[in-house]
Amino acid sequence: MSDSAIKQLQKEFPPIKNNLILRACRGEPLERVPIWIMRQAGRYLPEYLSLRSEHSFFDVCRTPALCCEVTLQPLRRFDLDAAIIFSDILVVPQALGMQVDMIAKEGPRFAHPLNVPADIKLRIDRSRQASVELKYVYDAITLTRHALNGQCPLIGFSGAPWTLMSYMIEGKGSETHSKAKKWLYTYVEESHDLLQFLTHFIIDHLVEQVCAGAQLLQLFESHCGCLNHDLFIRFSLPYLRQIAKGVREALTRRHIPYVPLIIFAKDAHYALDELCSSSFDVVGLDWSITRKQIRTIRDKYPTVTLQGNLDPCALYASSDDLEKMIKQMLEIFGTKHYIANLGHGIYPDANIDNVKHFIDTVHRISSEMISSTTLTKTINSNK
Ligand SMILES: Cc1c2[nH]c(c1CCC(=O)O)Cc1[nH]c(c(CCC(=O)O)c1C)Cc1[nH]c(c(CCC(=O)O)c1C)Cc1[nH]c(c(C)c1CCC(=O)O)C2
Repeated sequence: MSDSAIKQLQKEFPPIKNNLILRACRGEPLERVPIWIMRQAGRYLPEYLSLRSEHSFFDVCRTPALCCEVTLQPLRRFDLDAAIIFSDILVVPQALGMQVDMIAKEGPRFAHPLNVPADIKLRIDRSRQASVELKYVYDAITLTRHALNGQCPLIGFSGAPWTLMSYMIEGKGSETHSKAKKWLYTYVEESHDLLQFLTHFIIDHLVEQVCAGAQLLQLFESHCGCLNHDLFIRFSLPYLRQIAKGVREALTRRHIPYVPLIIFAKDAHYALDELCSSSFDVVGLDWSITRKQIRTIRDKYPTVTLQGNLDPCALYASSDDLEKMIKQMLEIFGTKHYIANLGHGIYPDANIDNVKHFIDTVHRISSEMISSTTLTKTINSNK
């Protein structure tokens, strides 16, 4: 598609039919709680596996028509309240010049990870621009926003600086992230320099996604489990805050209406206060966050929308047990300022019937809860 054809398309997005999730971010009264599922497009769907048998993972990411198809697959099966563009957090290191391959049954693998700071010059091309290198992501977003035909909002996303830096050093998934953490203790200045550079690139990547049609953004800081409070405060939080501020300012500069920002900092149970006071509209909670912690932050930060946090493994339970867990979850989070989701990405062997049951049950129970409170309020006001 030519640039002018894409610009034209962006102006003519179909009107939105279901904006529940956008209203939940603003804390507006709703008729039911919105729900989407992290990794909702993925290997638990036979139609995804069938498409993947013909195309490599990053070929799908780089082909807008395939991205669009895969993004829509879960929406054809389930009554979801948001779509998330099919892509990956590792398209950013690729855009900067690093070679990343997706190895079957293993996960992502960097051909030449960063060992020492001198490698940065060799492996990373600082002149690269998101708008050029990741144009395929933005084209996929514009195409998908049209194909959705207003069914629900489309989420764009990026990995956060620390998570990307740790992948670039480890070169693959890691239990301890000790190679990447070694940088934080031995190459402090160079670590900050890399994190700062990634921050600017990520801001551009997120803003471009909004220009292309993304209606919400989620930032994944997936590797907080290997940090402690001190390291998080020094090497993650300042950059998360810069991204929230930077995206907001860039959108204002370009006269583009603001979109809500979600932060999902996995395993950052030690920093919930900092996350809730960092000017993100939504704080995603992983499945390890306790009911007590949820109640505390819900009461302390009433204007922050919370997202989460059913254990992805709960989808292995019987449908009766699943229903009990959903009820409990809704009772703790409440129905306002809340987006239901899993507490991490769905697993490839998830039971599809239970996925449907999860989504439908959140909708049913939450709408019962909302109509019974409305009824009680009406009765009280008529007394
Ligand atoms: C750490 C991370 C990555 N990618 C992502 C994260 C952050 C979330 C998290 O904490 O899990 C984010 C991501 N990855 C993918 C999406 C697509 C959108 C969606 O949520 O549906 C999103 C939002 C597709 C994907 N990304 C990947 C798959 C499966 C790959 C395949 O089809 O073979 C999908 C659907 C591959 C991937 N990509 C990554 C890993 C570690 C893996 C392999 C792990 C695994 O096997 O599940 C990096």
